[in-house]
Amino acid sequence: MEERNELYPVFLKVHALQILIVGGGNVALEKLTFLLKSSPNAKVCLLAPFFREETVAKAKVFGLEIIKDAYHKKYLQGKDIVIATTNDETVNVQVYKDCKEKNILVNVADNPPYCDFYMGGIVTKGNVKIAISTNGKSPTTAKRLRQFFEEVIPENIDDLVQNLNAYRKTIKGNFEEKVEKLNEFTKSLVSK
Ligand SMILES: C[C@@]1(CC(=O)O)C2=NC(=C\c3[nH]c(c(CCC(=O)O)c3CC(=O)O)Cc3[nH]c(c(CC(=O)O)c3CCC(=O)O)/C=C3\N/C(=C\2)[C@@H](CCC(=O)O)[C@]3(C)CC(=O)O)/[C@H]1CCC(=O)O
Ligand SMILES: NC(=O)c1ccc[n+]([C@@H]2O[C@H](COP(=O)([O-])OP(=O)(O)OC[C@H]3O[C@@H](n4cnc5c(N)ncnc54)[C@H](O)[C@@H]3O)[C@@H](O)[C@H]2O)c1
Repeated sequence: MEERNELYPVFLKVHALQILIVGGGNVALEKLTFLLKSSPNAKVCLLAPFFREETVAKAKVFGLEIIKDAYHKKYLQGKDIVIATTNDETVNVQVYKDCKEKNILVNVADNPPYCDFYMGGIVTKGNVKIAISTNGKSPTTAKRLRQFFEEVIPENIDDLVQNLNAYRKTIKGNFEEKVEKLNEFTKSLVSK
């Protein structure tokens, strides 16, 4: 049978969730950079004995908490989501196990068997957001698709959203009538 992506995408309100990134090297910076690009108000805490200067600078700009210490499970207290990126495999696996015990969603970066969820390629245009997953099979494809959609989706796609949002408020009638009008109004967007 042909393989099929069975992951379920959700759009998290990360400004209202507590995220912990364990590790402060290249991988931590990459994950943090894409997280903040999509969600500049994400609440992120960074934990590692050593950080790259670039990471510390970014944390300052975004007002993030930095803890200079080795991982200990006490740091999971109050966290909703954890991303482990250290260069010590046993530490990453320990983070994974501790999170599972506490029902915290965990991602060991670049290590699919130790991920409850994958980070995706993300395109944001105003209120519109597209998240891309290759089922963990090819991050490079996710990146190229992200670049492709960033290019081809017009910046003013948000006008459509805004206009329809305004139109929606002017439509009288019950739910079914509203849905029908909105569908009628936008039909030409998908008809060939
Ligand atoms: C999308 C993106 C989001 C982000 O990072 O936020 C992301 N990886 C990105 C880039 C990227 N990462 C790597 C390369 C080098 C090429 C390569 O090695 O393949 C490139 C490309 C590049 O840098 O050009 C290395 C790598 N990554 C993973 C493995 C392990 C493996 O595949 O088994 C290895 C090998 C490590 C090793 O060699 O040991 C695994 C994962 N990376 C994922 C996400 C998840 C699956 C997403 C999906 O379903 O497609 C998953 C499963 C878990 C996770 O980390 O969440 C971001 C692009 C952002 C953008 O540009 O928009
Ligand atoms: N750099 C890449 O693009 C890349 C690609 C594929 C795989 N990897 C692998 O991913 C891992 C991380 O790579 P990197 O380039 O970010 O490494 P790095 O050396 O730049 O950073 C490692 C970070 O982990 C921290 N750390 C170590 N022990 C810790 C502990 N006990 N608690 C908390 N933090 C701890 C260090 O302080 C440092 O901040 C490595 O195993 C590497 O082989 C890296």
